[in-house]
Amino acid sequence: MTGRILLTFNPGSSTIKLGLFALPQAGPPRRIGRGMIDLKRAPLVLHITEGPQTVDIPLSAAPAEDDLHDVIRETLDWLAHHFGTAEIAAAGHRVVHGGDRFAGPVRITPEVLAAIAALTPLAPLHQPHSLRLIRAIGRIWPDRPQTASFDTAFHRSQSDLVRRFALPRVLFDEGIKRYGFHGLSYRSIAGQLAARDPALAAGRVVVAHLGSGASLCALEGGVSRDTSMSFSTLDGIPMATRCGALDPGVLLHLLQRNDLGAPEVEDMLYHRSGLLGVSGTSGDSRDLLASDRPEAREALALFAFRIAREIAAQATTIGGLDGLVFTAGIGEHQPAVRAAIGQHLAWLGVALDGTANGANAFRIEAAASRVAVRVMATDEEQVIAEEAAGLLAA
Ligand SMILES: Nc1ncnc2c1ncn2[C@@H]1O[C@H](COP(=O)(O)OP(=O)(O)O)[C@@H](O)[C@H]1O
Ligand SMILES: CC(=O)OP(=O)(O)O
Ligand SMILES: [Mg+2]
Repeated sequence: MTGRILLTFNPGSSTIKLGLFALPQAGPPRRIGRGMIDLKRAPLVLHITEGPQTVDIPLSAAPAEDDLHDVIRETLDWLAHHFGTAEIAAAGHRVVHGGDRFAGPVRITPEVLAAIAALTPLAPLHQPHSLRLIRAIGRIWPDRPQTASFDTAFHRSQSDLVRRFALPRVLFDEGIKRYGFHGLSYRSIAGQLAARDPALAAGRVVVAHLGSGASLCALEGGVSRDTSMSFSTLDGIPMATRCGALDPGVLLHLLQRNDLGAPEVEDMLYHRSGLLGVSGTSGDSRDLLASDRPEAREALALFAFRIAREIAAQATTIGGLDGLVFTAGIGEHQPAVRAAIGQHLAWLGVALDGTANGANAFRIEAAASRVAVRVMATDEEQVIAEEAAGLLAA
């Protein structure tokens, strides 16, 4: 490897988050900057943050329906010009679904790319973005290595008992089972917790990743034993626009109605449900917390209740609860949501310190709490960078 900089790509449903990492001769990759492109806003802007400085670079390209080539070409051109072309060594990608095939990160080859593409029906919101990015970069920089880090890989430690649906056995063998997502985030939290609080990290911990997508994970000694998302990114707790767990009878009913086809039902469950669906106004927790409309309050109350109920379920898998960690946009920045969840879990011995919670402090449990409660910043890009650096060094 000749260059010094690694780019990471974390494609969300409407944004591309970029990470810029220096690759030192020894030791882990070190973040030197971050970037973000909001694909829903026109005209496109590449926001780059380096230390205290943020620059906005207007992009002239527009994202075509299924081709990000021009947007990525302009972005890479700017980065190469800014950092020096030879310095950018490789690209590491978050890929949401690795199915049964990928138990850890891999270098991308044509064969790996085909295997990732074959999993698209299982993650229709996320997988296509990764494929578009990988293909665009491959065309622009055919000689630079690219790697893939999978959300599902972290959950491969779960038992078949946890992964099985109560469906005919043949479906499990065909791959209809619980996979789980947000694995890079949970790996990031497990690693950080082991460094900051090793005694707690060795115990039974439920992590609440509450972003636009949201899920919970039960960790035992930092190893994933259960998680609330399962076969698809719809399962588990309600999210910004996704419904969370739903009686499959509702789905059958909707599909059998004459006015809705499968694409309309899919759009409803992924894009028009969750906080947005219940509030009728917004899927963004900031908007709902600022609103005094009863529907906004109801949406937030349902969100907190369903999370608390699922935390208790996750604790059952690991036989108790020593710690609860909140992370991602809402988990890191919304004290009111954490307080509401904590209240539902008082029977389990969860008690928050109002001042610490209000300050988004690391340690937010009250002195009398039987459960440690922590707020931690997840860093999926750091995990991508470390996994990529490991593959490049091999
Ligand atoms: N600084 C912040 N203060 C308050 N809420 C925030 C903040 N950042 C993000 N959020 C909330 O987090 C949610 C988005 O989470 P985030 O992790 O940024 O999403 P994504 O899954 O797109 O990465 C939104 O509901 C938003 O209101
Ligand atoms: C898996 C998933 O839902 O990811 P995100 O939260 O980034 O949408
Ligand atoms: Mg996210």
